[in-house]
Amino acid sequence: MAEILDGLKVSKEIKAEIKAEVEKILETKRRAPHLVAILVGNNGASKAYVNAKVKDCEEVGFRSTLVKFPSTVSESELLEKIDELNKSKSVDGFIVQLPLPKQVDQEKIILAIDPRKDVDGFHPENFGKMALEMDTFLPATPFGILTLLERYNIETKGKDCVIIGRSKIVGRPMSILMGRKDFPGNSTVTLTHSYTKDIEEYTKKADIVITALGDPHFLKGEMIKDGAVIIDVGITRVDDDSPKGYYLAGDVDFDSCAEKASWITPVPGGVGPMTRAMLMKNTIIAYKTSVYND
Ligand SMILES: Nc1nc(=O)c2c([nH]1)NC[C@@H]1CN(c3ccc(C(=O)N[C@@H](CCC(=O)O)C(=O)O)cc3)C=[N+]21
Repeated sequence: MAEILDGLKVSKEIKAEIKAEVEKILETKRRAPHLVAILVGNNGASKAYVNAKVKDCEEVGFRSTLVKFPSTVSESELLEKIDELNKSKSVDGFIVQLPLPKQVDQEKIILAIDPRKDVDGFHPENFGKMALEMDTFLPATPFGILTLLERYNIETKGKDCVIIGRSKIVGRPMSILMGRKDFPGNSTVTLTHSYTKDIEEYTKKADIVITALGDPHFLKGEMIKDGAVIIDVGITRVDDDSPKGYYLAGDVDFDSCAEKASWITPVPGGVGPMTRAMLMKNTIIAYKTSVYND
């Protein structure tokens, strides 16, 4: 029976550490770290995540600003706002919540963000630095997973790690990070995706499986090895008869996998809260490296 990798608990510890650091900073500096989130449109899940991020900022003592645009926003309006945030001496970091409406070129938006304020770690300059093991902002979800593995002392060195899903913000960076030379890395990584012939052939042999495909209950107990470490990044709203009208489903079939795994993340309460805690971490890093905070 697996033990739980309690992301909610660890995220609270990390936020408490950041809060203490902010209090210390404010003994000598005039202003607190400031994170800005840009939210486009009215998607329920996006709104919920961004509101949670604003709440996290309050908790750790950051200043936060939420900038909202209607889903009809033009690309140039967004680029103008990004330019303003890039130049602002009082903004340490900002994120543009994804996905964006189809009239907006996501790539153009990400390229416009000053890499020094790119606390999501999505800009190609930061992605490249990540791949080259240079100091930079790590994307929050992969950073959260690494931190969770680190805090639970899960050995990754020499392990076979299988990642399912090659998204730009989770699967692909995760595949690079798990193979890096620093801890927790040094795994032998296989990145599987929709064209992989037989995913089960890989997951059955893996010491660590990281699922990030967005397919509820995809990974079943019969697809994993005894003692495997299972990390579930998936979080899909599935309609049901509950008061909320939906429940949150991971990519992992929790009950059958928990019977065989050594460690497993729950959904909710696993990777999600860790993602948010690492955004706070990146923001304080941005603040500390900014020249505008004396
Ligand atoms: N520019 C950008 N940066 C992102 O980091 C980003 C994004 N766009 N677009 C969407 C995804 C998704 N994402 C999540 C963050 C926290 C939870 C989270 O806190 N989940 C809670 C449950 C939350 C709930 O109750 O709905 C949990 O798993 O326990 C989930 C998902 C960040 N993303």
